[in-house]
Amino acid sequence: MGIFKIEGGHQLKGKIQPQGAKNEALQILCAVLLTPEKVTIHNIPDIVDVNKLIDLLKNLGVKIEHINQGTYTFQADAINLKYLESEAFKKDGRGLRGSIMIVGPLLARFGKGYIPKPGGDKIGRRRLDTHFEGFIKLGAKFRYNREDYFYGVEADKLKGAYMLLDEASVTGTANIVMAAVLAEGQTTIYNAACEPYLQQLCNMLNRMGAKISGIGSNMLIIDGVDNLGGTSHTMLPDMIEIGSWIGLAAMTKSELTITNVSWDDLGQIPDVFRKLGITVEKQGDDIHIPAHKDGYEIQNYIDGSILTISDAPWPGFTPDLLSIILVVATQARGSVLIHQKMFESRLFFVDKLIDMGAKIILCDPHRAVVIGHDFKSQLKATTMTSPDIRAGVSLLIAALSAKGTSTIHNIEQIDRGYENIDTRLRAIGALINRHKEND
Ligand SMILES: CC(=O)N[C@H]1[C@@H](OP(=O)(O)OP(=O)(O)OC[C@H]2O[C@@H](n3ccc(=O)[nH]c3=O)[C@H](O)[C@@H]2O)O[C@H](CO)[C@@H](O)[C@@H]1O
Ligand SMILES: C=C(OP(=O)(O)O)C(=O)O
Repeated sequence: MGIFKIEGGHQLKGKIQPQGAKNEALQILCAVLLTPEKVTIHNIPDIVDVNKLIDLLKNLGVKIEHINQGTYTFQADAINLKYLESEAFKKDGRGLRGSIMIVGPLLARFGKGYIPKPGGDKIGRRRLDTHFEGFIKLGAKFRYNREDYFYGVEADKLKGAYMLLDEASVTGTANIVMAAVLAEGQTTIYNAACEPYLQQLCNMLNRMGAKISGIGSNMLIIDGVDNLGGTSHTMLPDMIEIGSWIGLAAMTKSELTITNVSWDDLGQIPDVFRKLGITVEKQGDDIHIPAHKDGYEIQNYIDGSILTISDAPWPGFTPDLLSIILVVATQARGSVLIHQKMFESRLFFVDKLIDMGAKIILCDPHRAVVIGHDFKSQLKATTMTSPDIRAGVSLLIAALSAKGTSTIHNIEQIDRGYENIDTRLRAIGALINRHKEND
């Protein structure tokens, strides 16, 4: 277990390049199971969750070559299905959320897909019904072992079908798409999630020979094909990291340039930060955040009512940035209601921010009102534990803006999703150091 020690209250300056997108990487890596041919993937982030999935693929028999930083080749031409029944798989599969997406490709190509209840952030109920209802619609037989939380689907040959998903689940849509591309006939997925992660996945599958239309919308139409071939793919920059760095710049009054952000794939993200009064400048494909010397002022609605920032499936605002928005609002001029609609345990970290001096009223598990300090009162350093990836980074941003030296425990949570975060932050002037728990 590791900790970060952070001396806050210093301005940062410089350029920061976002890593490849974590949630896209988890989908794309699972898709290599759909073909016996070689797939080359670039811009893979070097983060704990992705490395766990790469190890799991290796244990499944995928041949993996590390070409250079961020680039790997994968070849799934000799899959070891026995591994799926081993104790080792039960442990590896539980290690992250993204592992759930091996089920669709395995079911489509080998007629069976198994998974223990996957891990990931403990941020509320994270059910898997959408995934398995989709597979059942495609003709799979489903079984669930309640004793050890083990899911399984089997089918001789999947058959295309019409389905209306009960919710626009991100990993659920990816999983069903990866099953449907090799099913017989046509599949229609209505109420599909359409995050850039999914658009990237569908475009990659089409390059492999799949026939998917409606990409980017909530209705995907998939004409099944007999087999898929190799391809190469480059991950988009991580939009959640980009949002994190926008928040970091504003909260520490720093001038930062976030490079090569792929503006066209950021959806509402820049505008939501602008609603907090933050200047987000487009410079080519970079984002420039000037130093907010005079702070930033939250906008009201046209009728004068208080701003609400809430999450929604894409093209709505991603739930993964609400914790960052919340922490940045603690130093804004004005008030905002943060409404986390999707997850019921993602706002509890505000207790720590309140300890640090932030003015926040947690109304219920889903809603918090933040009354900004307008930098008239600095947050105070403290000792805290990172409960999940995004709350962890939000606490880290709070610590970088706070007076004094803070300690963050359980930084493995942050390492799940952010590549070499301490080294990269030091390069723009942050005073942050990694230690072992008992140092
Ligand atoms: C590995 C990965 O890609 N993880 C992301 C993925 O998780 P994941 O795919 O697990 O999340 P889902 O999209 O399935 O659902 C997330 C939560 O939102 C709820 N829900 C979902 C859709 C909906 O229309 N209404 C609704 O209330 C679900 O009940 C669930 O509690 O998507 C989440 C939602 O963007 C992100 O927070 C996670 O970072
Ligand atoms: C919730 C997240 O991740 P996971 O789904 O992997 O737990 C996240 O990336 O914010």
